[in-house]
Amino acid sequence: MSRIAGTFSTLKQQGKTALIPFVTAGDPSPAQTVPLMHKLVEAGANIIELGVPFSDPMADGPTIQRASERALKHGTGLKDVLALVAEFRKTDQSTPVVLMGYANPIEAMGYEKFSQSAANAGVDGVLTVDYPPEESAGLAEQLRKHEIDMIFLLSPTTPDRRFQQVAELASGFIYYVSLKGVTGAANLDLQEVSQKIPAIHAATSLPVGVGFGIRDADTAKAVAQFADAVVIGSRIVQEIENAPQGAVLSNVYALVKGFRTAMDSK
Ligand SMILES: O=P(O)(O)OC[C@@H](O)[C@@H](O)c1c[nH]c2ccccc12
Repeated sequence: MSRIAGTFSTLKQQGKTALIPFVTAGDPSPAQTVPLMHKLVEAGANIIELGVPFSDPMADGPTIQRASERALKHGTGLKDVLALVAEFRKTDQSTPVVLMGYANPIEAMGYEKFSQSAANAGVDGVLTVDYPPEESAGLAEQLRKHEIDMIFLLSPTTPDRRFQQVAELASGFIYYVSLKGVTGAANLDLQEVSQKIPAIHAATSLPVGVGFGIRDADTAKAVAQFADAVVIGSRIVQEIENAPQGAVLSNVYALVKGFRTAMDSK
């Protein structure tokens, strides 16, 4: 069983919903990424979504764009991100890490080399924003060879007939993007989202995570009632950006712990 599947199965037994925080690798600096990842786990994260910094992140709002800029200023490239995952793995062998990135850096490295290096580093899943299922066969094949899960996004504009197509290629979990827009938006319609989830569950036995626009504990708690995972990005990245020097770890810990507590108080 993959580390991601194992995590979901354990949580299911415990009657808990997965908490998946997102941070950009190299933000605020590469040296702080691994300590931050451990802090997220300490605060109750079950899976870490780690962003590969990219200069033209079209799916990202201003907050995560700035995180990418900070990381790129430190020269954090795909190779460095993989090295950070390997570093994290030295002391955490159980928390799955999903890389979130754009196709360009992966193509520059090459599917085979990327998949091999990601597996060596201890990456569990890969989510690429700009690969629709039709264009992902090449990468999917390499990832499968290295037992890395390929995570796909479904969104409010995805027609239901596509659910099946995605379900056939996807593994690990399905990521339902809760709104039309970029990361960090604040107009998530809880009722609309909750009504979409049963159709996805009907198309796949994979767990379904929900992300985009979850910014406070009450919303996280509400989403946890109907989703298998809650993904929180911009709110955490904002905390990293605004924390006074020396307080990044403690502020992020308090924030994530707050989400965890709310989600567990069903
Ligand atoms: O930032 P938000 O609104 O909390 O949404 C999660 C999101 O940040 C994270 O999953 C993510 C960051 N960049 C992405 C690009 C595409 C899909 C998802 C992502």
